[in-house]
Amino acid sequence: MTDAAKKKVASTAGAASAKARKSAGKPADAGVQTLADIDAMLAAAKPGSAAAAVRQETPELEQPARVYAPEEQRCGLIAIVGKPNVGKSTLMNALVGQKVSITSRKAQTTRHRITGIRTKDETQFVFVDTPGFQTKHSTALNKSLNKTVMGAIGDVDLILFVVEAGSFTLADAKVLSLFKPGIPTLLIANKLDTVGRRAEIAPWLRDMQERHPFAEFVPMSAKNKKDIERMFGICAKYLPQQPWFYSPDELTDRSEKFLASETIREKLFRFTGDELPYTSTVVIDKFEEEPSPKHGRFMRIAATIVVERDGHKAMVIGQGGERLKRISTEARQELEKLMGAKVFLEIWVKVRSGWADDEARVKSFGYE
Ligand SMILES: Nc1nc2c(ncn2[C@@H]2O[C@H](COP(=O)(O)OP(=O)(O)OP(=O)(O)O)[C@@H](O)[C@H]2O)c(=O)[nH]1
Repeated sequence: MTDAAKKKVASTAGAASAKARKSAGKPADAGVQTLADIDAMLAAAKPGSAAAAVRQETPELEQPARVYAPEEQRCGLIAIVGKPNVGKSTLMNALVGQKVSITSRKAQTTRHRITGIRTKDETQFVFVDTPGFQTKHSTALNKSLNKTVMGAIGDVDLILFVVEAGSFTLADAKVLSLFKPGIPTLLIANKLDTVGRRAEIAPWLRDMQERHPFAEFVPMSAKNKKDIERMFGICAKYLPQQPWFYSPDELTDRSEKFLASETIREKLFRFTGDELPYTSTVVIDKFEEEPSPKHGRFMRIAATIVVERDGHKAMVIGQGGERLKRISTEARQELEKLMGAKVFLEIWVKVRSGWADDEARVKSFGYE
């Protein structure tokens, strides 16, 4: 797909999908899954259960590829929305089958609207991962993150509202209050593997049913392969019949340069843990492909990690540069796999105090 065509899709896809949704009406088999279904699912999802063991051992059957004519195709936009750290990016990467959105234990890792694409049989699922909705601070960065969330849920065919199974906080309620009526919304009760007592989930689900007219409840774990497979069947029926927006082998609409900065940011957060404030970012200064008969593909990348204080800079660099070296090595290895190239990566650390409060700077670092 050309860039111009992609832009066209971006501006018309939402409207087209909404129109198709209206004409298609409510999916025939939509509706709340019964609590008996949920009980069965919970039983099967329990770690160490017989069903869970079988699912690990059953090999996936290879399906011969079939070509679908445009009139047979189904395609739509699915927003993945929720408060920070509930597992939205983990879910999206699992659905896409490859990492297109970074994850970490640190809340507020995702900063941009990221599209992940998966084409399965006649259906193309276009997932939109969003930053966790910020309720605490009103910096320019947080305002920009929230704008991204609002943009993403404006005109989609389906919303996956992700919460942690068994929990519903004020921050979850704030996200839920943003949803426009009319867009089918599924309650994704994620991290089910961390719920020890299944009996606690049923009353919680009943309570959730009263909070919002969810189209379905999906208790699951984004880390469980079988739960992920089940998601495609659940989501497909909400997507309109219309030709695919992307070619079937495309996984994301984001550029390699963007993925490079996100990969470095992920390693930065992984290796600094809670010590480093989340207002640290990565800017790519150079992203060049050079001819290399030896390596096939050779990429030269230079990046700057931007932090707010001298103390943070020292923290990122670590004793004798040890930490920056680890960040750099891990990022390089992952990028080499992702791009199928030999990568030369150079990372610098700079202090720019107050950037997250400065709207112009937030924009200049690539936020909307
Ligand atoms: N046990 C368990 N952990 C999970 C599951 N899904 C996600 N996690 C973990 O939860 C943490 C947060 O996951 P992310 O995918 O980064 O969460 P997010 O909602 O995208 O976070 P933000 O970017 O802050 O909005 C990570 O440590 C994940 O490994 C799950 O199903 N089970």
